[in-house]
Amino acid sequence: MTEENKYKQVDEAVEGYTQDRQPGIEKDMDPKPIFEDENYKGSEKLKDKVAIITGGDSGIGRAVAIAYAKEGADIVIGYLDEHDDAKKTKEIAESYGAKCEIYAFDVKQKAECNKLVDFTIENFGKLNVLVNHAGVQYPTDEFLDITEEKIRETFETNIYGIIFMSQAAVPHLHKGDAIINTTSVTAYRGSPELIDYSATNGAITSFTRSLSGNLAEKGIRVNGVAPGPIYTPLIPATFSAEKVEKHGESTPMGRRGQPSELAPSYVLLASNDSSYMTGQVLHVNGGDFVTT
Ligand SMILES: NC(=O)C1=CN([C@@H]2O[C@H](COP(=O)(O)OP(=O)(O)OC[C@H]3O[C@@H](n4cnc5c(N)ncnc54)[C@H](O)[C@@H]3O)[C@@H](O)[C@H]2O)C=CC1
Ligand SMILES: CC(=O)C(C)=O
Repeated sequence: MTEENKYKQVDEAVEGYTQDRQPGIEKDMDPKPIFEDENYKGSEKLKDKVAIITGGDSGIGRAVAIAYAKEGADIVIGYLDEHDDAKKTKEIAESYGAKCEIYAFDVKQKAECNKLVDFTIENFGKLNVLVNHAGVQYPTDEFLDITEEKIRETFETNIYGIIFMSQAAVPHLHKGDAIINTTSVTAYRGSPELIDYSATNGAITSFTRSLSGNLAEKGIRVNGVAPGPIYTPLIPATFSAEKVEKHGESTPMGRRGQPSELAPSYVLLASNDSSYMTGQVLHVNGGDFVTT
């Protein structure tokens, strides 16, 4: 079966369902997301590199961890509390010869971000790539119903966390190393029911551009990826059953994306293949044109 047919088949098999906690659990999703393209062969693009991937236990982060393992990187996966998902990702990454450690932490807490980086240095002796991918969203139909608690939680997780992780990582990064931030198509086209969330993604894009300028002289590149609607635990954990079923339908390609379709962009931005790119965002969104 071609990759495109495989993606369509999973897309069509998704019926409306929800999960009752955030972060969602990949193990409980049915059908399962496609987190690996079996035809993707690594070519040592990340050989001898050590990467931290926050939110790397599941969804897009899991697909990135597996692609990095195939490319020769060793990996530390930071995640909140989805231990079974994290163990499974570690197992798959190790099957490709990577060393992989998993680390439960709260990205909202600066001290815990520092400890994750310390843990990485203690176990691997260095850090070359930071993928800031952990995030939450709380869809709310009415603007006035967005609670102060959820606004704080969304900003603290999605943007404070990226700043804390980057501050912890930068002292260990050198010429040729990279930071990659996950933002969202919602940063560019807005989202009426994800107002606070899309604002955090706007902040992530601006942070990416600003930090890239700050670190350019040191040869550390900072780029982003802006996914469109992707089938991950975040979706059934936060959207209604009807939205889960229809997710991605309105994109020009007419379907949701799969995590495996995102991973090559994160490989590109981590590797020397993007040596002349910094401050940029790659748009992997099923064909929506956005103003970059
Ligand atoms: N799935 C989608 O359609 C899209 C997702 N994104 C972005 O992707 C990221 C979410 O990843 P997905 O792969 O979709 O879903 P996911 O549910 O697999 O990942 C969410 C991750 O965030 C981590 N996380 C949440 N709160 C945390 C905390 N306080 N401390 C540490 N880790 C925490 C979870 O452990 C989990 O690994 C977010 O940054 C989101 O903005 C962006 C655009 C579209
Ligand atoms: C969650 C999110 O950012 C989309 C585009 O669905």
